[in-house]
Amino acid sequence: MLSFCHLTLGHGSVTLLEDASLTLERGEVVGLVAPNGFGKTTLLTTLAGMGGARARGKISVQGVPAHDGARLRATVFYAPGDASLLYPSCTVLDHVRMARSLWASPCSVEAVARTCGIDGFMRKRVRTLSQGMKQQLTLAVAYATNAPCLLLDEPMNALDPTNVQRNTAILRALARRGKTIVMSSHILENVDEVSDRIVFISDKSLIVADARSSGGERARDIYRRLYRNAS
Ligand SMILES: Nc1ncnc2c1ncn2[C@@H]1O[C@H](COP(=O)(O)OP(=O)(O)OP(=O)(O)O)[C@@H](O)[C@H]1O
Repeated sequence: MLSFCHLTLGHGSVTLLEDASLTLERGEVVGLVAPNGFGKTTLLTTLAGMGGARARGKISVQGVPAHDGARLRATVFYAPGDASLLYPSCTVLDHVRMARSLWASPCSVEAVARTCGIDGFMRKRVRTLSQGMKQQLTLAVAYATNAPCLLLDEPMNALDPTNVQRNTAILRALARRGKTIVMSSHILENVDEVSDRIVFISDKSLIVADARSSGGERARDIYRRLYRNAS
């Protein structure tokens, strides 16, 4: 479980989120949606205890408070959407092995590789991969950690439709196994498909929608309503 209470967040004099509270349950996938620059990455990195932003409020992941850096880092894994996690001169195999060993994870390298569809290029170095292949590898690293809570920043970016479907199925399967997952995205149809709830950042507040209620509003409709006047 991940929760934050009375969280105010920003950079310098710019406030992105004001007095926001939310609890995410085990086994839940939450989509995080907002226009560019509204603070999705800032929120995810703050929840991962990575610092860099001005933050006030109480955050805890699986009962571990955010100020307990070492224990928090053993609980939550943040995967950026820009391949910045990866080492250009290391191979795909190196990365999956490293994730397993640093996190003392029981996941097998072969199973992660097969499930993520990266088994065909395990010996390639990151600098020789396409953008989509790097994104697949970033997600494979996240899954290989077996962290209870995954914070995924635009995970479906650069993936082809087959890999979007593959990772949609993986995220749902991980949720069934009790993981808590937050995924920011601009691909609203996929957000509807993956998420149990969708959290929108609007006017420095969080608006929460139930993505599973039949007849409920779709992400695209809510997006149009909330951000009609956003520049
Ligand atoms: N290190 C930083 N120092 C100062 N301002 C920052 C820093 N990082 C981000 N910002 C600013 O904070 C705001 C929110 O940025 P953030 O990356 O969290 O948005 P986002 O919703 O993830 O955007 P996108 O959809 O484009 O990825 C932006 O105005 C950005 O310029």
